[in-house]
Amino acid sequence: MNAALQQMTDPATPLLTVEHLTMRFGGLVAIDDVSFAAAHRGITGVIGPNGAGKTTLFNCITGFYKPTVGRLTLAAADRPTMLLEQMEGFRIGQQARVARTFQNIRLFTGMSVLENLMVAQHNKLMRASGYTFLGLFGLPSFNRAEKAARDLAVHWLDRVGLTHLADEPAGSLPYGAQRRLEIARAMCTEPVLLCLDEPAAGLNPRESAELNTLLRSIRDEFGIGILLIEHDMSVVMGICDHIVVLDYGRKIADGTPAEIRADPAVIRAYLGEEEKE
Ligand SMILES: Nc1ncnc2c1ncn2[C@@H]1O[C@H](COP(=O)(O)OP(=O)(O)OP(=O)(O)O)[C@@H](O)[C@H]1O
Repeated sequence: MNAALQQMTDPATPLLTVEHLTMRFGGLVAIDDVSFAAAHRGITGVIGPNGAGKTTLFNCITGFYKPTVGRLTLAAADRPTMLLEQMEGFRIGQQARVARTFQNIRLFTGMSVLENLMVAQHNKLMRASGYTFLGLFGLPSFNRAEKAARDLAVHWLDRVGLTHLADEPAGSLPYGAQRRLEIARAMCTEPVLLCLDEPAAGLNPRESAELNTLLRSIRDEFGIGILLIEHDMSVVMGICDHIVVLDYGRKIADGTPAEIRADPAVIRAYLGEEEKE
């Protein structure tokens, strides 16, 4: 991690603080007064049975939904604290630098693997062009930015083991490779918070183990926070530093993997309660 950034990161201040978050759809309360914190340089897992509200939580954090109630504070090291619930969705990506992947992979399937990583850096390149047509061709700042963007894309292709497929259409990649490409694309936006919605879905055990290694290395090298929705418990228990459990929109537990494993409310939510005679 960049030394200046490391110095500015106060581990005592959470990267993301969720306070009293509530999201209603008409009469349905999908998220009900949920509060928790996600650390800098930490992997926070969000788990819970189907329909518990995990994706809705992500949609609130990443600006797809405006929360009905609640505060979402992002305290990244190198910028003023931001209140995500007050920001427009596209600014949460651009300014707050919160990146996400989706439960259903959303790549540009007709573009090459490398192009997917270049497109992710479009905003940075447009800034360097001065938002002018001529700037795209003439400005030295644009040429430098374009080279940096390509270098970053090449770096991430290598990190996720896709260099040999750089020119292939993204849609032709095997499923596990598409999942890795999505993570690489999110990392090309240089996020401070990376939100991953079921990154291990559809992966075989070997690919899941590789995913664990990749995510740990991202946390350790870049010092960013990772928020992870996942049903695969080998991934959740294997890499999360901290786990938040939702059930019917409410937080029922919050702790280390060992604490969560032993929590009676979590066991009840997953296994159900025995019928009383
Ligand atoms: N846009 C919406 N309009 C109405 N109801 C919604 C909307 N989005 C989600 N819901 C409802 O909110 C509840 C929580 O859904 P959500 O998708 O967040 O759960 P989840 O924990 O991510 O589930 P899964 O593990 O199955 O993906 C569900 O009852 C769902 O039907």
